[in-house]
Amino acid sequence: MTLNTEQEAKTPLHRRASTPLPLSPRGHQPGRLSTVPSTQSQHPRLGQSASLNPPTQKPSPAPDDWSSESSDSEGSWEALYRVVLLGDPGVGKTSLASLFAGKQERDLHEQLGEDVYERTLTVDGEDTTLVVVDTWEAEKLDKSWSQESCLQGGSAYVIVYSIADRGSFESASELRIQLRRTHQADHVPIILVGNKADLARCREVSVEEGRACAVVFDCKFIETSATLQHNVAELFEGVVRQLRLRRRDSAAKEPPAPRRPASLAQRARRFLARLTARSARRRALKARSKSCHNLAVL
Ligand SMILES: Nc1nc2c(ncn2[C@@H]2O[C@H](COP(=O)(O)OP(=O)(O)OP(=O)(O)O)[C@@H](O)[C@H]2O)c(=O)[nH]1
Repeated sequence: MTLNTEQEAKTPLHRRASTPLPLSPRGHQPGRLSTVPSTQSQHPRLGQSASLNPPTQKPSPAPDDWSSESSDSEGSWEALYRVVLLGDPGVGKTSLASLFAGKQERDLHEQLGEDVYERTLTVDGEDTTLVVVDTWEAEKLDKSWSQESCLQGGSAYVIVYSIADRGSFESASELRIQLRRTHQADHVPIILVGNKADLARCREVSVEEGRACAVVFDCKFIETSATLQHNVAELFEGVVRQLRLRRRDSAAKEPPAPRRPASLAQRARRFLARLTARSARRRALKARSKSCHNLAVL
């Protein structure tokens, strides 16, 4: 995957990938902010691309590309999505967002107090622009309505906890419940992230607990370490894949057919279908527990 910065045609100045954007959605479709043309990346590469295995204690050297596949995106058009970071203070949201934006600019972000980061990722040969919003703590200090709007305005949500802080894990569950209230019918990707996976000796939340929580709350799960740049690329690539999968899934769903009074045979068929669905749901739950850590499948 190639990380590309982007410019809007009418923007006179060069805009860096980390340039903050206005918080209000700009797009026309629900969950999508807008589409913009992309240009070739000038951005520093993002770090470590790692597996789900526990990290080693040394950061690995940055790979050539933070991508599953590189492509020249010049002239292409890509989707732009708003990804909201949620979680307790100090769990590593800003660190993850800074890595997303480009680690070489991290100090600059901190100086400027920026909390919205934009970057174009090329995942599986297709460009997608993510706008990562790290305003949760600021919203909390503000009014509850602005927190509410934060919970409503995302195309995807990343709920972060620290594996070394059980309290933050419990908060993550509460956040998931809050999100369920605001996004009951939506197919919005939610990814539970156990950050600080490098702090093995201080671990208070096991991988199994994180995974079980994700299964119960029907979301994806990944452990990361911002410090070691472990699984950070996988996280944001996963967000892109989840957005695409859901977009395709909802596009494939046909509008409901007009309802006519059901015949006895139809009712019997529905009854049998419900029975089958129940056992399918049980099977799906089992499958989810096996796949919740796979961010490339629904
Ligand atoms: N060991 C370790 N420390 C981390 C990791 N990620 C972040 N930290 C540290 O945790 C502290 C808090 O990180 P932030 O990124 O500011 O956390 P935050 O969630 O944005 O916190 P708020 O800004 O208060 O919301 C900093 O000292 C980071 O260096 C990690 O993966 N491992």
